[in-house]
Amino acid sequence: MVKQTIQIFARVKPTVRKQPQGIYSIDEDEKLTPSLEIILPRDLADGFVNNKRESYKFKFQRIFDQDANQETIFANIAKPVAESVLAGYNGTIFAYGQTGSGKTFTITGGAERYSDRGIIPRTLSYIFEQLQKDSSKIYTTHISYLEIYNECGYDLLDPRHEASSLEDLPKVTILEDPDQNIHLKNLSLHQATTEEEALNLLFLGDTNRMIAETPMNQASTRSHCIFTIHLSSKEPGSAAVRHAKLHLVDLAGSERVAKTGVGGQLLTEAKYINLSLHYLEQVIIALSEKHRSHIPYRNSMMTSVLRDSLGGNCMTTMIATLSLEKRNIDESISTCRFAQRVALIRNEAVLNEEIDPRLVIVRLQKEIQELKDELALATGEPRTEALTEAEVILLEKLITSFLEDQDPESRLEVGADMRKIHHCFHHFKKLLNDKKIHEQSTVCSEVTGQDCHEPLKEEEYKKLRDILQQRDNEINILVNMLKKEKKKAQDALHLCGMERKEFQHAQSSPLSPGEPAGPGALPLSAPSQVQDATTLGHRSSLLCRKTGMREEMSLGRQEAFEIFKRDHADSVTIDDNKQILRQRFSEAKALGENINEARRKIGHLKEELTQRHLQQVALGISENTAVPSVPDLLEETLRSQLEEEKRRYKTMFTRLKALKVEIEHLQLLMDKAKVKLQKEFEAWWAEEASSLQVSSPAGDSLRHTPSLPPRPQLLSNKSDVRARKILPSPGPVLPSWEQTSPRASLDDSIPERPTSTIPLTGDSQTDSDILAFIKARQNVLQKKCFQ
Ligand SMILES: Nc1ncnc2c1ncn2[C@@H]1O[C@H](COP(=O)(O)OP(=O)(O)OP(=O)(O)O)[C@@H](O)[C@H]1O
Repeated sequence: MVKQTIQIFARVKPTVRKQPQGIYSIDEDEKLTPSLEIILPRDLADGFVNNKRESYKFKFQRIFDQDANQETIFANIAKPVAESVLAGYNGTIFAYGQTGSGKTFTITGGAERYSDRGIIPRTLSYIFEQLQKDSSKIYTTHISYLEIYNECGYDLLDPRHEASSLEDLPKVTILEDPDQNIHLKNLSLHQATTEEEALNLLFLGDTNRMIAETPMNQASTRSHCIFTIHLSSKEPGSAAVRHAKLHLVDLAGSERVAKTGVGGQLLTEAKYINLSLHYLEQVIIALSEKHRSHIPYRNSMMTSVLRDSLGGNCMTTMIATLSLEKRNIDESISTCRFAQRVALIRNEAVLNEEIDPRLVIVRLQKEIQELKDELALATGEPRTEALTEAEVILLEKLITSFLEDQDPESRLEVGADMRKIHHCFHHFKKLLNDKKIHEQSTVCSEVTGQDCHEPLKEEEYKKLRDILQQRDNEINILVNMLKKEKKKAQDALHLCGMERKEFQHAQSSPLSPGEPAGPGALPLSAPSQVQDATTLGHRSSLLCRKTGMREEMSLGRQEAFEIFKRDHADSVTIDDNKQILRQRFSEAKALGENINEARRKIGHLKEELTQRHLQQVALGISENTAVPSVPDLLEETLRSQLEEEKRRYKTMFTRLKALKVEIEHLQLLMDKAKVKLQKEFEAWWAEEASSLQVSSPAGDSLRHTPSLPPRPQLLSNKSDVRARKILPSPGPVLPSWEQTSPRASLDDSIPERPTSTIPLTGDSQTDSDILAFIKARQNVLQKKCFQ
């Protein structure tokens, strides 16, 4: 607890005109408590003030003369209060003085200069700065802004302020709880997480105050305003929360009605203002008098709201604002007298710490439940609904810790809930049974030999062993299958992809390698190459599947296929397409390069333009001229070049896209043609093979020595497997089918050759292929000869 009297400070407002010398003096050194002496001019001493004293001396904690700036006021008055608020104590700063003496200027600040910011914005800034620095606590800040006008409270942060007149707004009313704590109904609390948010609220409140202001109702003069910062702090993990409030109060003008000489509405207001200030004075007098048991807080709204600040749990500071001009002397003396009484009030500030209400609620809920359970048990009406999952988990945890507790005196407290008691018994039973089974099995495993036969377990082991064996077999089968499939796929890809090799090569990159891909979805950029390659592999295997071609083609059959393909009518189309495809690929490649070049140029031009622009701006700044009115020719040239380059880029890009579509289409056509070709070949091959078998009985094929075409000549060296391929004839060369006129070459093309020239491999499948091919070729040539 901090016991402290209300701190009083005086601030003298600067005067416009040069003040006549000697109207007041400040003595800073008077035994460390400065005093303000107001010297009454002779004419005034005879008139208003009846005791005819010539000077009045008032003591203050500190007196700020006319030259004191806002920062000095904040640092000396508000900062210490803000610090105690951060520590968890309530604080109040209120400005008291006659109209125009500088209350609003001191509390809120002047509107003209940033340096004129008053206590509220500076305190907000300070508090939020401190909150940011302190990471040991979790802070929450709320703001409220109350206006008391004609004894009625209004919420200055009520959004309806803009649309409604003051009278139509809901009034803030005072509620008092049994502990005599004051609660304000209809006063909104707004959370502010940053200084900016809090300042916005201050601005909103001040604007609302101004909106309500009319020439007849100069709000700042005739109303009291209380800006409150509510600060809560909590250490992480702790249930204790500290609450502190800082009231920053701008009171209405304190001048007397008699002097103001007002009537009508203004008189009513003045009465109210005076009345509330009068009650404030009464409270202060009561508080300053010893042995006064009743303090009349309830007489006015303002004293009710500021109850804690005056003689309660708060560190309070008053600023007496003085306008020490000749005509204001009596009001200034009155303000100072008020301050002297205030200085006698002793406050007792305590840390406002409480347990988080949410935790209190949880505790109370638990207590209620326990009482309900007890009641149900006592009245014989136990609860029947099933325990929740969370309850069961909690209960089992309790049981575990109870069982693990070595203390024989320990108790298992589950409350008066029969459901929980039953659950405990079930759980114990289960644990006991589990233990028995475990002990049995341990004994069995310890006893060796045949004493303990468990047929069920033996069976289970056997079953498991079988399953294991089965799984092993399955794995082996699958591995073998995988190996086979892999080999097949590789071979198929190799064979079927042979034809594509050149396309793949051409397709590899229309953009030169290492070049960055074009912007957007460049049709032939790197990712699409990868995709194309995958598509190609997929297509190849598809091709093989569609033709039904044996994926493992013997060399002889390959040779036959090559010749068949060359002679096929569609080969021209395929060749043509191949040609076109090659052209398109090279066109795409060139386009890709050009696109990249255009991109580089665009980037370059943009750079140049920025540079040029910066140069121009720098030139403008150095010559202190606005942006030059004459257009910059170089900049314009660069701009038109950039536009041109962009157009070119776009055209090329569109063409590249179209090319991709065309290429894909051509590839599809070729695939189709190939499927057809291979199918026809397969049919022809099968036909030839069957006719061969008709002429040479089965099983005799290897010994069969048909008259065979001499060309192409085949190597007979069986030992050299790699040499087992068709080579051009070293002797008199047989022209290819298309080069040779059938008739002219008839004799040459089907000469009788000894069988020894046929290279047989020993593999029945391959050899039958070779023989079938030779026979087929012979037939074809013979047919051609007779045409
Ligand atoms: N210390 C100061 N330095 C400069 N200007 C000041 C100072 N104090 C007050 N003023 C100026 O004097 C004028 C009146 O001040 P202010 O409105 O703060 O008085 P007030 O006591 O709040 O009056 P009211 O009771 O009508 O609200 C304002 O224009 C304000 O800018």
